[in-house]
Amino acid sequence: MAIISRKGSALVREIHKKQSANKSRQRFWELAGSKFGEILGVEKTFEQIDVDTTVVGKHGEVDFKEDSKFAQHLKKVEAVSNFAKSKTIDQQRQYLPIYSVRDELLQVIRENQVIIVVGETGSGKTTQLTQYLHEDGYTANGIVGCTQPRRVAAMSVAKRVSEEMETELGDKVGYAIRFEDVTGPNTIIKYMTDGSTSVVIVMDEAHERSLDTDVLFGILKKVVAQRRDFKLIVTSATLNAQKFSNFFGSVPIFHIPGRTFPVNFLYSKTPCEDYVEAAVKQAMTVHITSPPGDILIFMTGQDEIEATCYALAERMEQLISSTKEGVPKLLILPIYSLLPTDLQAKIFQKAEDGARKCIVATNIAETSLTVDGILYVIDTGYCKMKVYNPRMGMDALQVFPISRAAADQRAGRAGRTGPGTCYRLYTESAYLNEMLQSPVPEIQRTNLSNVGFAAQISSN
Ligand SMILES: Nc1ncnc2c1ncn2[C@@H]1O[C@H](COP(=O)(O)OP(=O)(O)OP(=O)(O)O)[C@@H](O)[C@H]1O
Repeated sequence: MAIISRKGSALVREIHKKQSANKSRQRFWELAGSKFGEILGVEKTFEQIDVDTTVVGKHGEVDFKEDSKFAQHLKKVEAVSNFAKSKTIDQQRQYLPIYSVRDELLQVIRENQVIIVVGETGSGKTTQLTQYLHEDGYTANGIVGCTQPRRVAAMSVAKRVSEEMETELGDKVGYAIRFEDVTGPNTIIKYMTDGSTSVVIVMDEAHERSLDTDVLFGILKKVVAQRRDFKLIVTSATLNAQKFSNFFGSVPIFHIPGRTFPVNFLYSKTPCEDYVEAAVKQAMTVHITSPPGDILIFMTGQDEIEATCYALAERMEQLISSTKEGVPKLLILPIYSLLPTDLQAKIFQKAEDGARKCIVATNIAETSLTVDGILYVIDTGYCKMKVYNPRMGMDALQVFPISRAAADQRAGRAGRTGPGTCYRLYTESAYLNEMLQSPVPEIQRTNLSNVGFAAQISSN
């Protein structure tokens, strides 16, 4: 995979210069911030319009390898998303791949104390498993807990499940994250980023192998040995499930067949020089030329996200002033872990009719999240990872190519509520030959003194 130059993105540098010219980052946000979270553009349908190509490029900047089935696929997009929209919540639940194996899965869980569940992204592991366990009677004896690697995932999944169970969030279904506990005396299903006392724990997204997940693996192995009444279900989107199974003593692996909606892949023919610039151009191209559907762009961190949002807003303004016919409306929304929770939650709000949302995210949006309406994912192929630097004696964040599993997760965000398209700003050969199937787990590359998981789980 292309190594990014030490200088990084020219676009990010250009935006930084503008920030310095505005004296401070705060001033920059006062100026730029008003453009985010507001609809840019004027009344205009999503028909192709005559656009100044110096602003968006003809097909973005990237020369994509076209999928021959693309036109056919786009027809399907429309047909199936309308189909999905017309379904009730119960019908949507029954449409998920996990539903077809519900009884079989519950049977295996009844017969085993620990099982590994493997299924494609979007198959229903996070939202359905906990409800099936409740329906099978486990909540009569205590809480069904589901661990999540990220706060935003715990919150949004709990919200979705509370809607599916027709209960207020915080009543039967709740979540607990650091400094915030939205549960009550009636809570029977709890999504959380910390451990707690439960009768069943679903360890979700185990393939991420975060430091906390790996430590929790060790703790739960002891709990399993001590408490016969306790059940552990480990879910993973990838096939490295055998490792997890071996760790717990060759426990069964249950496969959920199929995926919800197809995703169409478009790969760059050559590696991108500046993926930030390429992503901005691609997002503008999708906005101007593609049928309705929201866009999700993956960047490595806050700096790149700010630059991307700023550049998108600037290009929208240029377009608006240079195009007489009007420009379709765009709502630009950043999301990264340091963004306050109320601003993070904005990505889930529906944009007004006729407006397209463009979410610019770190890998915070890579797993568990379903943002209804995302049909286009733009994957830059990079992420920031924490690595221990022995010379400095501390952890540092560095930019690395993502793993193949992460690329699949990113693409999966486009096929959740209808068939989608994933623009990969890297080559197909990089995906097949250079991206690692499973990257080095965090436990092997960071300082272990930072483990923050609540250990109370081990004492019960
Ligand atoms: N907030 C939501 N709005 C609309 N549909 C949703 C929402 N949350 C979940 N869904 C539907 O439920 C499906 C299953 O989501 P779920 O999170 O359970 O899948 P998963 O197998 O855990 O995937 P992943 O491993 O990617 O988290 C989604 O693909 C989507 O169709």
